Amino acid sequence: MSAVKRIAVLTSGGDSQGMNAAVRAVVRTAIYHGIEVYGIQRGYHGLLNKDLRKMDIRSVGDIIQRGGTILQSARCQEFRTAEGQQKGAEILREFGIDGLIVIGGDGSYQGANKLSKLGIKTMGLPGTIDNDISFTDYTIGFDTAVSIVVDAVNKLRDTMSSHERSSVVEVMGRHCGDIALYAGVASGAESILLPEVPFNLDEVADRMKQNFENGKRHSIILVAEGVGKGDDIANGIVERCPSIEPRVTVLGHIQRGGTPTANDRILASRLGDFAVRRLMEGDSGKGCGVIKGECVATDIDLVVNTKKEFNQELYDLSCRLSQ
Ligand SMILES: Nc1ncnc2c1ncn2[C@@H]1O[C@H](COP(=O)(O)OP(=O)(O)OP(=O)(O)O)[C@@H](O)[C@H]1O
Ligand SMILES: O=P(O)(O)OC[C@H]1O[C@](O)(CO)[C@@H](O)[C@@H]1O
Ligand SMILES: [Mg+2]
Repeated sequence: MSAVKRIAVLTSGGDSQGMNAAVRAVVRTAIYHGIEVYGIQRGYHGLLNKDLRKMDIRSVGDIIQRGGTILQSARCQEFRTAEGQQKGAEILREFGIDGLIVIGGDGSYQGANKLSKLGIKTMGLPGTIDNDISFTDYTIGFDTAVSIVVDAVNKLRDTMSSHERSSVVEVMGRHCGDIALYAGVASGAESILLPEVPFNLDEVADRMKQNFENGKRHSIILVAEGVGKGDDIANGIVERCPSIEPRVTVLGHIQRGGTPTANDRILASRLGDFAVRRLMEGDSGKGCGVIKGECVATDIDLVVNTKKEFNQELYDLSCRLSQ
């Protein structure tokens, strides 16, 4: 006997590759167990505008391989207010929805936590390229975003080597440098600049100069947007070492598009299914994640109030290998 009979799912905040696979898993697991499921368009904005529709097995066909989100996404100011959250909870009750699954980043989790405190049975799924949610090893979309950056750096390396140039690559991540860190290790970047680690531009410029003197034919600096603009970093390097002429590439929203990797699809499928089964068992107010291969559900209040642990081991490794 399921604790929920009619649930809803929404995607919120910046979209991420694999959100569709998560929506598919939620819808299909719910229907498999005889639970009605509604899709809410445009995140909390759609909720406040009662923009929801019943989903069926076919409405999530042919989407597992697609980037973006068929439910669309939004950033919604009104939902940040207590009145907006109250209205959202009332609308869910009006439609007889007894469980909500929110797929989004840290901000979306804050919203889910508020709804949970208003008595709505809510589960969060970590859908963001930023990998900035705690109590999960990875977020849905992160693996794809990192692969996109690595692919771009591979291409930049070719042309930088031909011309013996250096490249400054700005990647996403306002408060979390994981995209830069993981892509930096995977692409063999010479320097990785992150919001979590203070850096000294004199040392960065010196290292680049030294690298060229030691016979390197290129140099890659990955900059997380949270530490500043790629252009400013490049200008700072030229001021310190005019012989270096870095070229700047801002990858921007390219990082949020395209087909999700197999890892992201599997993560999304496992977590979508897990969240529905937890709701059925009577659980709620949780953020779902995968830790060391296992699906886990953690009190969402704890999730939103715990900063994601920085991977110091990976950062130290990048310093040892980037000589
Ligand atoms: N403190 C909060 N209380 C209630 N709702 C919130 C809060 N913070 C964010 N939200 C809601 O969640 C939406 C998405 O949040 P945000 O813009 O931070 O993106 P996100 O979910 O962190 O995704 P990403 O960082 O990957 O783009 C906001 O537009 C807002 O509607
Ligand atoms: O252009 P938007 O949608 O405001 O989003 C940009 C931000 O969203 C994120 O991509 C996460 O989705 C951040 O890394 C980035 O700073
Ligand atoms: Mg966020």
